[in-house]
Amino acid sequence: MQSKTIEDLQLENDALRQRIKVLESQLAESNDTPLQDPFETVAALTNPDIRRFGRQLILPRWGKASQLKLRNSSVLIVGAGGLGAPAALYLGAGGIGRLGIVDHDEVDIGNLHRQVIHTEAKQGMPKALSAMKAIHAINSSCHVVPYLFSMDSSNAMDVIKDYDLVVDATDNVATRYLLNDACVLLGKPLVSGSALRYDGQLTVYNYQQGPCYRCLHPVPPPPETVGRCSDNGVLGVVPGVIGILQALEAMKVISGLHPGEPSFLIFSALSNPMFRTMKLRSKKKECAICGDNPTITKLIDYVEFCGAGADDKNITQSVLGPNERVSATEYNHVLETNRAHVLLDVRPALQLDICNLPHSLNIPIDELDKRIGELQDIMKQQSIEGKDVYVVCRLGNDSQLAVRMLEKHGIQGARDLTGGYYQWATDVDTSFPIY
Ligand SMILES: Nc1ncnc2c1ncn2[C@@H]1O[C@H](COP(=O)(O)OP(=O)(O)OP(=O)(O)O)[C@@H](O)[C@H]1O
Ligand SMILES: [Zn+2]
Repeated sequence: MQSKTIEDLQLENDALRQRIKVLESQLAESNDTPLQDPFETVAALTNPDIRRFGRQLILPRWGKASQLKLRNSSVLIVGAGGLGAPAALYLGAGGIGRLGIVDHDEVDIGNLHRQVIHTEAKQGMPKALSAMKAIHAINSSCHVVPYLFSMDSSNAMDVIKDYDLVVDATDNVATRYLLNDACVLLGKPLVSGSALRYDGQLTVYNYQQGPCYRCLHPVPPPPETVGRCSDNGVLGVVPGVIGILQALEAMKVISGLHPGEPSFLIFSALSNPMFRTMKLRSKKKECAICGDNPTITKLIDYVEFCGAGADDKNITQSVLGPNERVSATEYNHVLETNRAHVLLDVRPALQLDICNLPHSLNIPIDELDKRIGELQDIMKQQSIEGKDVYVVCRLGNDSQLAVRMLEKHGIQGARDLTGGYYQWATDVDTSFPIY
């Protein structure tokens, strides 16, 4: 990793100060400030508590004792997105005394189909603050602590040490290992969830003699094999289901109702049955962090370990050099001058329904090797050379890989549209949909 210069740090520092000012004014405007620490535990429920949680109090095996345990406990939710939104709502509504919410991101319209804790009016607001306001609207006595930064090796131990349990509601492998290791080192149970497309998973790690995440996954998967919601899509209800189950598992662990047997739950919305559970073995003796002779005794650099960072947005690959790429405006000039060319759209066919340029040829990148003949035929029929082939996708990542694939098939000189249709919609045709 390249180290930062003093000037870089100064600039970062100025930007952070600026940002803090904006956030402080948002908070002041919102008239809804976090309750100040320290968070006080209580010896008994109040009458308003008894009124509010009456339906839980009369539950066999729950009663006043479990509710009081919730009231005196603290849970840290990392990520206020698709999983964290429902988890935070139910944990806040259900009576957890102190709820920490960590998220560096801000609310975007594309979050709202699944991140139900946020609203249209909260666009642009830090998610942790928006979540705090939503929880306070349901339960004003919940002690919410928003953390408006990304959790990493420099801050994880310090934040997590003050909580009884951690809910991993993030979307990336680096944070998964980070939270796992911090929870093992601090002896905290970790309720971990994930959701992608129509499927989700749920496990409680590091609880009683159960395994940790590293016991099951000693090495991270290659970054290019990790699916992201922003690339693969996710049906909004799916993280909703898993996030609510994360809240449930957290409440069971805190109240002492969790059976403790380690298990792995798989949810597949399109299968029958939709839920399957597999038993897990106890922790592994040879695990690098929770085993008998741990080799990891403090947090490491998880971005380096996983080959990818916590921010899964705007991942822009630089596979091609500047001469192998054209801007959206340059491509528009090709259209305006009527130059004979092929525009190869390498997105999955389904996405053509959302938007497309009608003159484009669609061959999804996964099929490009076996369908290359279709492109070659058109080039031959219309006497088009490699340098007049332009490749486009949604954001300009796959299109670069596709240019390299074309070279392997002897089509030299093709170029991709930098920033894909996103840039096209921003720079050339603002009526073109962005998704
Ligand atoms: N290390 C981290 N620290 C704090 N928050 C994190 C960290 N890693 C991920 N998150 C947050 O976890 C949330 C995960 O939410 P979700 O999976 O629904 O995706 P998203 O990032 O909001 O949206 P999209 O994937 O569509 O861009 C995000 O709000 C993200 O900012
Ligand atoms: Zn382990």
